[in-house]
Amino acid sequence: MTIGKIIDGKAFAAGLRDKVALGVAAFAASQGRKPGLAVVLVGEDPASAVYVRNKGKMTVAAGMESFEFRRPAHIEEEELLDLIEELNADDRVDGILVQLPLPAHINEASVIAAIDPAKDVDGFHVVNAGRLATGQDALVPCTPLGCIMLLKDELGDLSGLEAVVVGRSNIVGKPMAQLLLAENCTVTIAHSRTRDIASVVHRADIVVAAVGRAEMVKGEWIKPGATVIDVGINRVTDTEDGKGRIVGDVATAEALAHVRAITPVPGGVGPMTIAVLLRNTLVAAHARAGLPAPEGL
Ligand SMILES: Nc1nc(=O)c2c([nH]1)NC[C@@H]1CN(c3ccc(C(=O)N[C@@H](CCC(=O)O)C(=O)O)cc3)C=[N+]21
Repeated sequence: MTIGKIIDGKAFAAGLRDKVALGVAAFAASQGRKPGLAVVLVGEDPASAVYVRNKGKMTVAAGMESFEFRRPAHIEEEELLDLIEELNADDRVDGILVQLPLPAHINEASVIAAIDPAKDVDGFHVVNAGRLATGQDALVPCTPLGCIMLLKDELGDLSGLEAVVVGRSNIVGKPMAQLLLAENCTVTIAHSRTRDIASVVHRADIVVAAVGRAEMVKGEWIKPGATVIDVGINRVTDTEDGKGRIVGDVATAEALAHVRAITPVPGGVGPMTIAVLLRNTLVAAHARAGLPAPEGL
């Protein structure tokens, strides 16, 4: 039995961050200021705090300005909207990321709607979602764009390929489907109500799993030679030391015997998400400065 390739997302992301850093240096030289990314974290979720710290470190490592805002979980929506207004008006800030999920008493859609679409480096604003869906220039959600980069690196032209996205979230599934469509794939979105999901997935040359359920996609679901992108990050607590481990949405060990290539978890899509966030911040900085889009990113 042959074994598929494990796609090194961590290495690809490091290469992308290096390219972004070159673009950042050129931007700073011509504009007399660094691109700036503001990250807003509401509440004390330890996992979220770790992500935010990593983002801050990598932002600075790429030569950009990092602004971090921590607010207590009980903050009122009004106050959060005021902060976003300030960041919209701040010329040092090219990108605004409000870490999700937000506490239940805050309306996420209202918060996202308050972000200037030109600074919406998550690509979550309806203006950017609509631009993506209609084939116009948009800020594109980081995780799906990172997945497309890995797929094109592995497969080259994606035209005509059968792609199945498992999961229909606004932040991954839907924009992923739009990006695959823009690459001329035949796209299916499968989800919790899909009948006979195994056979739907079995049609796919490209499988993108983004459901948030540990190892839900089984090895036998995968068509021989398919390429699998695993977006899931699920903490499971089945280890003896009680520390737990992180697994994806795909049963990777099983799938390896079927795939052409697959992304691991960790070390696959996760690092790409942060690298694309930096890329999007540089893209937003260029657009806001009236410069053409940075090349080769
Ligand atoms: N507005 C918003 N935008 C986001 O992009 C966003 C968010 N909210 N909320 C939380 C999720 C989560 N997220 C991750 C980013 C990188 C890794 C990552 O780099 N993971 C590594 C390490 C995993 C580990 O060991 O913890 C890996 O997969 O190899 C994971 C998760 C971005 N998110």
